[in-house]
Amino acid sequence: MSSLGEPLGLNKLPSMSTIDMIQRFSSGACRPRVDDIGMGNRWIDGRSCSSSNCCEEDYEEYKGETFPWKRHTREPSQGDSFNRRSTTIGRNYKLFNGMSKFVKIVEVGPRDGLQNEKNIVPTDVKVELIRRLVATGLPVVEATGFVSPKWVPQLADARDVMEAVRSLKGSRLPVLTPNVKGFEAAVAAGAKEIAVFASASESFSKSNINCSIEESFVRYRAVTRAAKALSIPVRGYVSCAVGCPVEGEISPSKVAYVAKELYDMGCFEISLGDTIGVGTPGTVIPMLEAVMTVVPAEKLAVHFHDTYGQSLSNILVSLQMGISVVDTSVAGLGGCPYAKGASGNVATEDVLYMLKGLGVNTNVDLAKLLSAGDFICKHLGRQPGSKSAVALSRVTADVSKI
Ligand SMILES: CC(C)(COP(=O)([O-])OP(=O)([O-])OC[C@H]1O[C@@H](n2cnc3c(N)ncnc32)[C@H](O)[C@@H]1OP(=O)([O-])[O-])[C@@H](O)C(=O)NCCC(=O)NCCSC(=O)C[C@@](C)(O)CC(=O)[O-]
Repeated sequence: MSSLGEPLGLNKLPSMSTIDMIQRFSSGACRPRVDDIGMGNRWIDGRSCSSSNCCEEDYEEYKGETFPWKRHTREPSQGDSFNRRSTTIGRNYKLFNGMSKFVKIVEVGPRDGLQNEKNIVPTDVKVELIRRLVATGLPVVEATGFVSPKWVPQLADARDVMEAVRSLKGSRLPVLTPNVKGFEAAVAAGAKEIAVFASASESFSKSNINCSIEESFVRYRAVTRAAKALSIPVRGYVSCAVGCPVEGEISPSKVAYVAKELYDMGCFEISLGDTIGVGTPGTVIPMLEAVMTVVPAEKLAVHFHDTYGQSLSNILVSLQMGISVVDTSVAGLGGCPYAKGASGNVATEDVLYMLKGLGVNTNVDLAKLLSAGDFICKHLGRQPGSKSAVALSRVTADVSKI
């Protein structure tokens, strides 16, 4: 029998005892229309990647990531016993040749995870969540959004949250800004990195930010200009990168067009969001192929919601295609207020568990992450939306009875 904490590799039989495992971890409904179901069905063309990087090289490169107008070097994150034990499972298989050995996790729980919560989460709970997430070694924790409180009441305390976390060390703490007004408020509150969010769907753009796609580019050019003047790095999101709750399937060329516009205006990284979680590898691969013709893979991130349980397989193919930045949300919190029914983002814990099984480093301490997830789930009064978190907590409970 396998240990619950040890993802099965391709060339390794599990051997950890339960005790060993515990020690190791202790250091409008979004259903698409019937004709949209086809969004998950697309024939996959073969693709092979040839690059193969070493973990240390990847992490060094990551630490020294260059933004268009600023060389921004990260501080080394805290130690992490979990990931130091990374293995090299499957490295001899062609399937994994294109995969980076270091993946940057962008934790979006405090913003994307909480923005859809009906009950207002107290500011001090949000701040404590961010503190705990930073303490896990996560390199990036998206803290909040300086959006209109009429549109997203849950984020009305953006200024207070930012002011409380601005001096935390160890993680970058970007915030969403939909316009120059939001950008100025974010900077005044101490934000040192921001994100703008466009959509590949005209309908979603209107419902999410009340303007057309082209109008959003005009707004975001103003934001990126202002950010450049202050040497503030800007990340760009493309929502509805696979499907839209109103328009159904979105063409890969449209996604590529929006991604390129954001890239050209100076976004240092473009995160491709499957906002309603309808993608499968069958639709994600052609989308990524189209985007990669205009934006280099190393400048792309993937952002999957788990509505149909497809996130991990979508992340895996994205990694195989050379992507090494993945957005996740602790305990699988999330959902977009303007994509009704869209479920949470893929859970950070589940992604870490998979990456560990693949021998991919993240520098994130899973035990601390589980504790952060437990903290916010207790506050929200629900079970974590992470299968790994649930399984690991069961094992911990069983062992505590011994
Ligand atoms: C873009 C707007 C502001 C346009 O909203 P609007 O109503 O068209 O804005 P406006 O310019 O006409 O102004 C109306 C009022 O809003 C105020 N206002 C204007 N801007 C701001 C601001 N920044 N902060 C605070 N207040 C603001 C402005 O001052 C004015 O106040 P009033 O004079 O009536 O008192 C609005 O639609 C908005 O805030 N939308 C954000 C919606 C949102 O946050 N959605 C969720 C995030 S996106 C997402 O989740 C997807 C993603 C990124 O995770 C990736 C994925 O999964 O795909």
